[in-house]
Amino acid sequence: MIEREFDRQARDQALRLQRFFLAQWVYGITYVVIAVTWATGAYIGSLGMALSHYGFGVATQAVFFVMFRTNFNLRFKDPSLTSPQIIVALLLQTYLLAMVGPIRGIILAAYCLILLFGVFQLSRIAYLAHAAFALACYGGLIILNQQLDIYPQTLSIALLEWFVLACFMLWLTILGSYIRELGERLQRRHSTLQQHQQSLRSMMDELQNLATTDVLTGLPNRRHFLDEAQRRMTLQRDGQTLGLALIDLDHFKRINDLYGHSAGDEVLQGFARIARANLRGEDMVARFGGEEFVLLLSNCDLSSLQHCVERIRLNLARTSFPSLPDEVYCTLSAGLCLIQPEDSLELRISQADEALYRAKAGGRNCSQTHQDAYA
Ligand SMILES: Nc1nc2c(ncn2[C@@H]2O[C@H](COP(=O)(O)OP(=O)(O)OP(=O)(O)O)[C@@H](O)[C@H]2O)c(=O)[nH]1
Repeated sequence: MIEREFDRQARDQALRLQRFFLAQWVYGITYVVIAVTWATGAYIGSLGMALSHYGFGVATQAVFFVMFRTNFNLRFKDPSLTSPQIIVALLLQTYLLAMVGPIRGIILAAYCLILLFGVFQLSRIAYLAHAAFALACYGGLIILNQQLDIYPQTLSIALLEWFVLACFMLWLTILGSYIRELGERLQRRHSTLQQHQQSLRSMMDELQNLATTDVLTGLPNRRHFLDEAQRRMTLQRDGQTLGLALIDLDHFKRINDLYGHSAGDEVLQGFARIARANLRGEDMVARFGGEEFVLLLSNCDLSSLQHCVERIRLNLARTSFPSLPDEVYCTLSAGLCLIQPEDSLELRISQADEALYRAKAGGRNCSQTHQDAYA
């Protein structure tokens, strides 16, 4: 669990770094633009100012890089540091705009490019706040330019540029909302699909359970027993034997007739409980049908099989059931035999059945072993 969480965190960090490197491409292109504007004389500042763009750019990005590499970013509410990265980029962009007088209009579009990075990460309100911040930056620059006369500008043109920028931002906001809604819809669909998958899986489990379990006693049913016995026989090694016991509750019809069907049910459940309590984890008890049960003991010789069945017989004979009068006890009869690897399961079951018949005929409340089991 912790490992999975660790993997997820590493994956998220890798994704954040990837996004960071993508942003570095924008910085790289900006550096080229600065060099070209300087070389062509469009840059109105000094060489030192031109170089300061590179200085600020590299320094701020180095800080972000170190934060991502040292996992320092994980201490923040938004570990992607989307907002600080966008704000730094907007400020650097405004500084650049202040210095590229004649081509300011073209470079203005970079505000939108920067804000694109927040489309998926920021909430609608936060996104609008960042767009407003960008407009405020450029508005501030217009006012500053007007006051200090850094570069000759026609106020009406500057305001028109600001207005066009605001329109682009609005368009970007609408696009951002649309993309975000698409993402959310996709996410919702994905989680609905996951829920469907989960309920389908649990329905399949339930179906599997229903198909293999007897509802009344919670024991495996006849079909499951036969499959499981067959499977265990294929795993049997030479010389190993499985113990098979067919068990039938004595005069069970009388219990039903005298004390009611629910009393009979209680006895069946009681037998299941006793049998389970007297078996090892690797042994199996199943309801074979009606008041008939079957035991399959792993790696077991005749004497262990007889002892085990005897233990269960005595336990049942001593158990009093709330639905039955105090002096009424239930007994069982059993037919036993051993299964060897090459045996036919069907034949062994019929031999156990034949031994069970003898136990019933011999007075009940006892077990008989098929003579082949002694061979
Ligand atoms: N309460 C209850 N009775 C069941 C259930 N399944 C089968 N029975 C009853 O078990 C009884 C089995 O009766 P019989 O086959 O005549 O056997 P018996 O009365 O145990 O007699 P012997 O086997 O000869 O000792 C029938 O009355 C069935 O109705 C069940 O799930 N619940």
